[in-house]
Amino acid sequence: MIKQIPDLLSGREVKTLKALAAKANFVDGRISNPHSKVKNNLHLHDEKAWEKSSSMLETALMRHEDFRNFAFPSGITKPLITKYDAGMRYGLHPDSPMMMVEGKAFRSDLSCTIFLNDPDSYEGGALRILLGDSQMRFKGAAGSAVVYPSTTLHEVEEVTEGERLVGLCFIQSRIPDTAKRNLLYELNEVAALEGLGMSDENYTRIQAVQFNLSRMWMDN
Ligand SMILES: O=C(O)CCC(=O)C(=O)O
Ligand SMILES: [Fe+2]
Repeated sequence: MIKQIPDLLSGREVKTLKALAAKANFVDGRISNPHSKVKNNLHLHDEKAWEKSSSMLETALMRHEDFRNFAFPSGITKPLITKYDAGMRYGLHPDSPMMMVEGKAFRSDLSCTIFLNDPDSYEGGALRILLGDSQMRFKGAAGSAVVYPSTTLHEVEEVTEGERLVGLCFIQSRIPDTAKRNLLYELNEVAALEGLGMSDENYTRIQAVQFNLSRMWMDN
């Protein structure tokens, strides 16, 4: 399951993040993945701008109820502003399963792209996610995000004009298994939507199922 969050950032936050990026230094994105044959983008490389932008992006994700309900996050990598100029792309790849975050191993269960510039301001640059032999393509409005399983094969199509600016991060979920995570998300959503209309007895029984599946499936 893939989750789109249309209203992750306010217009003001988008403006601040774009202004930070406009003044900051960027380097070849292969810095974090030197052996990649398909990666061709630019990573923000500016300590101060990274501190400020990552904290804004992480705060925006963690305050958003849809994100928390969908991802069951136990941790997020420090979001990184990434830029694709004309001619750049990130060819088809799976995301690395393990990352080091502050000296600790971190498992990537979900990946997240936060769109920072207006989709009409650049040509190409859609995020394409393969689902078996079909696909989904995303080129979201500024301030929106898409969260998808890190297990998928995905790519960023070539930007042919303009600049694609995004925030990227990976999420470790308390429910590593995608199928279980999606089932509990669905159950919790339906219980939240329909619970008020249920008899007290049935609501209590549904709650027991929600809580006990959480106990069974969640890591700390
Ligand atoms: O730029 C994006 O939307 C996705 C980048 C990506 O797939 C990655 O950093 O692993
Ligand atoms: Fe990726």
